[in-house]
Amino acid sequence: MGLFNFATDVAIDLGTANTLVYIKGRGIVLNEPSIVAVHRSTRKVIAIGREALQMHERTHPEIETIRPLKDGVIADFEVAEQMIRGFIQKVQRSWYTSIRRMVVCIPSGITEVEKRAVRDSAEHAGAKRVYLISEPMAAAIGIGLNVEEPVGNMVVDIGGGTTEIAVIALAGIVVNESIRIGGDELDNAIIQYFKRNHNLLIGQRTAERIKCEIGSAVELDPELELSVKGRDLVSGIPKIRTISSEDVREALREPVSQIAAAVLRCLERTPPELGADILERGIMLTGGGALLKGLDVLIRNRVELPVYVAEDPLTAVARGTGKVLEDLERYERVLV
Ligand SMILES: Nc1ncnc2c1ncn2[C@@H]1O[C@H](COP(=O)(O)OP(=O)(O)OP(=O)(O)O)[C@@H](O)[C@H]1O
Repeated sequence: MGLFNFATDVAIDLGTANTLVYIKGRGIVLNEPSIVAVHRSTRKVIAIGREALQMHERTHPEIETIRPLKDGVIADFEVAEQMIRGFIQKVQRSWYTSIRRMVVCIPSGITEVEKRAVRDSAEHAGAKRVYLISEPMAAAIGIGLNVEEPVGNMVVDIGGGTTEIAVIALAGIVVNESIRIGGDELDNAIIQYFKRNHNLLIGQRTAERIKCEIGSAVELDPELELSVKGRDLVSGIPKIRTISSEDVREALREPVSQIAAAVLRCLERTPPELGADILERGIMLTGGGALLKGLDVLIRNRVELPVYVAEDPLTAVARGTGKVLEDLERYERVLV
């Protein structure tokens, strides 16, 4: 950056769970939860990202925490804009830097109205030009697939709000499936299961921790245990309970099976030549959900094709969006 050039180019992976910011020439400079804490009566922003997450669920009468994205799309425009602006301010080297170009990724299944909302939010947050790229395309580029080849690649991106499945060839998405089931849904399934079967009420963050630490899609050897704090629904008081990975797997069975079914549906709609490529190359899993233990094994058993978990699945989309930002001319064809 020259001394008199204060314009930067930015790429954003605006996710339901996490937002990552990439700055041209610097790489990923921010990775924080997509959450904002506001003052209940004045609506003034008190904290964003990690700091706001600390306040989440620790109910305070004057503070409200908001996750502005739901199911991969913007649910609260005003808060989403403030979050984008706040994150960018955090990583800018000086307050007078302006944003020239911004690449933002979006779920492949979103409507025109939802696309418009992302564009508007990015513009209001200060971007002069906004480019959109679909998440599975960004993920594919991020994990190093050559998306321009005349060869089929299948990417399954399991995020917080959505699972996006796409077959990519010749810089385009040939077939895609997008379901509004992702990590959040798995957390909810855990909460419901323990409420129904064990009279135990657990919070959202505890459910997520259970999923990440002992959650699985297939049998584990050895099976795991975790002690968690929750409220006993019979006595009404807080309790510490030890829960098993078998129970958690049972809780996750339904949503996990829906993810596998969506992969199968996408394969069924894939043209035969591209299907043959996928048979050879396998299916790549990315997004935080790809880290669920044994999910690759479960999908492999269901579809009878090789399935791999991408390296560093939580940053794949941001890395891909960043690569596109670094070379917008080359990647023009992959933009929405
Ligand atoms: N080890 C793990 N096991 C299972 N799930 C995990 C693990 N680590 C992270 N996750 C889940 O991954 C999800 C976040 O993934 P990611 O950051 O890719 O989503 P996102 O991009 O914010 O969401 P979306 O793409 O839907 O907008 C969360 O639901 C989180 O709980």
